Amino acid sequence: MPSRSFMRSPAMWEDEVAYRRTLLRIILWVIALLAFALSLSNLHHDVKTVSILESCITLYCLLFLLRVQRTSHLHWWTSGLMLTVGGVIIYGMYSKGLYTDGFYWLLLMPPVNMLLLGLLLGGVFTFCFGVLGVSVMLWAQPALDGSLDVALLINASVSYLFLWGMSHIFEYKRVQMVRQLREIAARDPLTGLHNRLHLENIFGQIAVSHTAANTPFTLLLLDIDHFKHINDENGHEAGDLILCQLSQRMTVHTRASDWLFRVGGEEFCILLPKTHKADAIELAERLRTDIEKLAPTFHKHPIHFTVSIGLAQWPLDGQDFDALYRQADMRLYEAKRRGATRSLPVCIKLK
Ligand SMILES: Nc1nc2c(ncn2[C@@H]2O[C@H](COP(=O)(O)OP(=O)(O)OP(=O)(O)O)[C@@H](O)[C@H]2O)c(=O)[nH]1
Repeated sequence: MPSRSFMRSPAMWEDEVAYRRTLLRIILWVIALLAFALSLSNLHHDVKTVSILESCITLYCLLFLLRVQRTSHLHWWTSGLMLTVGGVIIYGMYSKGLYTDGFYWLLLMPPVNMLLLGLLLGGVFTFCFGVLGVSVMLWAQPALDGSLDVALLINASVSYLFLWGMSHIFEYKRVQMVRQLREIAARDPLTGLHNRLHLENIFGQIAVSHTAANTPFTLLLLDIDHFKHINDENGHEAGDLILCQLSQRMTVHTRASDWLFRVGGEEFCILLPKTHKADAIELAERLRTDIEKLAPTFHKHPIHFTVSIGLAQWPLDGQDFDALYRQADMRLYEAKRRGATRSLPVCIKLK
């Protein structure tokens, strides 16, 4: 169920995939060029098996590059690539063609896995290749008077663990920072409600889920009446207090699954999932009368304020965001106009 706390929106998920896709393309080009250069070098030095393997990696990367731009299963493709590259490195170490050099290449696993696959899957891959790498290194270790090279084992493990730790922290912090930035970008700092930027995004999600379920939802627009007057009479701070009080009352009167937005100076929007117009009108009326009774005090001086509300039901009043918003906006201004002509500041236009 959607909640008022910031949730991962499709746009955000898209960005994450786009980020990993770009990284993957860069890495693929680097691997392809490196593998090609190494393959030539190994061929020159007559290390034919490794050279053939490296040529295969080059070809694999080039084919992969063709696919990576379009695939919707990036995780699977990336996992396949990491398994292939890691497998080749481990094989190189095992066959002693890349005995110690292989471990240097294996050190690329923690950062690349974290960047491309994230903390969980990247962590699993890093762990598996780390254990495999150290085991193969010990297994394939050249005989040293029959004794184990403990220093080699410690150096390899510590450097691998160190890189893993650093990469983990980097990825963890990156994900946290992206979340925080998106949270800040999606929220109005004064009221804590979502802002206009987030509205269309959420509207898109709700429209998709309601199309699938074939249920309507309703959009409400609220505007504080004569807010400029309130500001002029009582000061900007009093105006801010009114904005916060209204947001708080909106929160009280709505469900956890409803979405609240501050879309402009004194304009607010509520998205009511799975709600018919009749129920939305009841809610609007409850909210309006509650607000009418409010009188927040500023410097011991009570301030009365009222709101006008316009609403529109999806898909009856509009099938896309612009159409529905326009309809609710027209009703809001009709409500304002009627309120003014009846010398009442508030009126909900009911269809
Ligand atoms: N205190 C405060 N005032 C704001 C904020 N954002 C916008 N405003 C003020 O809100 C007022 C909006 O004025 P108008 O657009 O004329 O709206 P109104 O006075 O409510 O008139 P009607 O909507 O026709 O009832 C302006 O004076 C803005 O300065 C804010 O964050 N805090």
